[in-house]
Amino acid sequence: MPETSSTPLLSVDSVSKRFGGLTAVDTVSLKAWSGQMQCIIGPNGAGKSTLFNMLCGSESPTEGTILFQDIDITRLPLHRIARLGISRKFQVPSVFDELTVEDNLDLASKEHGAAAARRVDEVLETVQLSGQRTVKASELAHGQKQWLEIGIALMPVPQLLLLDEPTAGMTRDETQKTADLLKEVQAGISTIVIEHDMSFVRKLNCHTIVLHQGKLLKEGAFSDVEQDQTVREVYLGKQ
Ligand SMILES: Nc1ncnc2c1ncn2[C@@H]1O[C@H](COP(=O)(O)OP(=O)(O)OP(=O)(O)O)[C@@H](O)[C@H]1O
Repeated sequence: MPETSSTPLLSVDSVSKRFGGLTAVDTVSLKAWSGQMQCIIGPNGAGKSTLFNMLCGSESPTEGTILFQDIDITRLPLHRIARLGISRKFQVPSVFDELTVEDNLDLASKEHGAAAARRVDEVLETVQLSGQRTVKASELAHGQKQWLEIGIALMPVPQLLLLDEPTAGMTRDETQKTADLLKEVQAGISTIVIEHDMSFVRKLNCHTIVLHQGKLLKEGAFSDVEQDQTVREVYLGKQ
């Protein structure tokens, strides 16, 4: 696994989540480093969103431990985890349609006054929406709305960015632009992306984790994962 420092930013150790008799996530372990991007893929119901829910604190694991910057966040509430530097973009857009692009970003700021305004400018640049800053979110194209969502997740300057299907519903051009954008964003932070679109995962070409029935089936470089016979049988072969 690519590594930019010896201590992982995130360390997930044998985490499980059970809902009654169903084990949605089954003893999954993974690590994330600053400057690293990784993808989580897997068929519907594989446990991807449940794993994200545990990382951001909207659900607690039944078993296992999650360390973020050496702090045990396993049972911390959502807002405490967010304050520590984990930001998530959900699958369904949750921008305020009636507000402008810049006001949507400003609302997500941790700062006030000039510092907030500076951060809004930086993020507008990153997600390439500077030209749309005074446009109402409702008037954005679908792809631009998704980039605004990414911008909102970036506003608090997270160290770990969790993106749930960032290219859902995008055109091919928008998907390409999202891959370019994420590669730039990745520089200072750690990014984990849940994605169904294999052409997008191929573009990101990063460390990839395959979940299947709650278990970690395979992990490694996307090119290796893609060639793996078991992965092809349970997932890629069906694409
Ligand atoms: N709150 C819940 N209560 C009961 N079962 C749940 C709950 N949340 C998820 N599950 C079940 O856990 C399993 C894993 O679901 P999860 O949404 O994590 O999968 P996923 O890989 O994200 O799927 P998709 O790609 O369709 O989003 C599924 O069988 C799902 O029905």
